[in-house]
Amino acid sequence: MDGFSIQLTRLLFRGTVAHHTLRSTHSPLPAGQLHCIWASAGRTGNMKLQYKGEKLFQPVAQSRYPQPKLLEQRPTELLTLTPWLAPIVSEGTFNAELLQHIYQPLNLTIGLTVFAVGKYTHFVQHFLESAELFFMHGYRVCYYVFTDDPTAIPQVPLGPGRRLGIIPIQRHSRWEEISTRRMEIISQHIAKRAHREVDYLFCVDVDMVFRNPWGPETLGDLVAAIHPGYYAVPRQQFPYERRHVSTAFVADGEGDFYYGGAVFGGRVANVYEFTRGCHMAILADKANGIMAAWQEESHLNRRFISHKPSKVLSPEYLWDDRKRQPPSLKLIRFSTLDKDTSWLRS
Ligand SMILES: CC(=O)N[C@H]1[C@@H](OP(=O)(O)OP(=O)(O)OC[C@H]2O[C@@H](n3ccc(=O)[nH]c3=O)[C@H](O)[C@@H]2O)O[C@H](CO)[C@H](O)[C@@H]1O
Ligand SMILES: [Mn+2]
Repeated sequence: MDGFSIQLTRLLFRGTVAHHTLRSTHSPLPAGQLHCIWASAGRTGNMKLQYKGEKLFQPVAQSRYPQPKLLEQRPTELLTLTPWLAPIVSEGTFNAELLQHIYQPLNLTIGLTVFAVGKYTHFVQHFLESAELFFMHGYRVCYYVFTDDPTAIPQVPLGPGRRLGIIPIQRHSRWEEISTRRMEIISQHIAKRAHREVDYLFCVDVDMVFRNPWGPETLGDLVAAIHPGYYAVPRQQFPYERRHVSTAFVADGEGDFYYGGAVFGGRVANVYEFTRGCHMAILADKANGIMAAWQEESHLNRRFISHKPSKVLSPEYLWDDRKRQPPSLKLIRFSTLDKDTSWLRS
């Protein structure tokens, strides 16, 4: 957590603080401890969940360096490593069979959060059916569906070791608010429940389908996905929040890749820190009457500049059906459906 968030947290959650130590029951969280701190003051009861020994921030936010270019090498070959040495995952960079041998014995549980509020409940069936076919096949999976209308969530038959939790949430009238509130809701859900149930957690949009296998090659401490609309453009053209008054502000010479808000994940403790940090920044903007250019996606992008992802997924993992598949992307695994946005958000 950065100094700013700490200050903000102190401001927001002054009051009685109880300390609890939880032991992770899941093997891959390294043999350490998760520390939970509940602060009960304020409107929103809040909980701090932190892996002891983690580095809280990377002091690179203000540095200047050349933009990494995904298509830097040859037009049909993607970059495979970021300048901070995080792998960029795409077809051909890994051996699926080998990874299966490595990860299967770990007996991992992977969580997947998805929001279906208002008309977006229409997407759930197709989403879950495709996830059953392709998402972490052969692993234990917990789906968490957040919705304002639990009765609208269809019963989709699930494979062995796969469970579905439906979590009722409030409906907000503006779609921007629904999308943005995900950071807060996910962080609270991790603190309350998911940190006990899963080892890794991915958070994705619901207006999408899985089309090809999404496996353990995607697992990492903190995982981001490159947005399908901006993988081949100079960073100056990334649609970052450019107003200084916003906590999501990004200067012209800053930024690595433009990441999509529709896919992020990692170890559950890291996703907690990440979503909570974004939520704090969103709250600060709200206090100043600001909604960032691309809502929580702007905050996600701001945070990934100072808290670099340890693994980057190529646009194979966040594609868009409205685009033609370029020769550089060999296998589309997860893609946005062509949807009637004005009807959905009305
Ligand atoms: C590909 C990609 O990176 N997409 C991002 C993009 O637009 P999108 O156009 O993909 O946003 P969207 O309409 O899919 O909304 C994001 C998600 O919020 C949920 N939802 C939204 C509205 C609603 O009424 N009910 C509901 O359930 C639902 O899970 C949906 O998938 O920008 C959004 C922020 O503005 C998010 O960052 C999306 O992740
Ligand atoms: Mn979407």
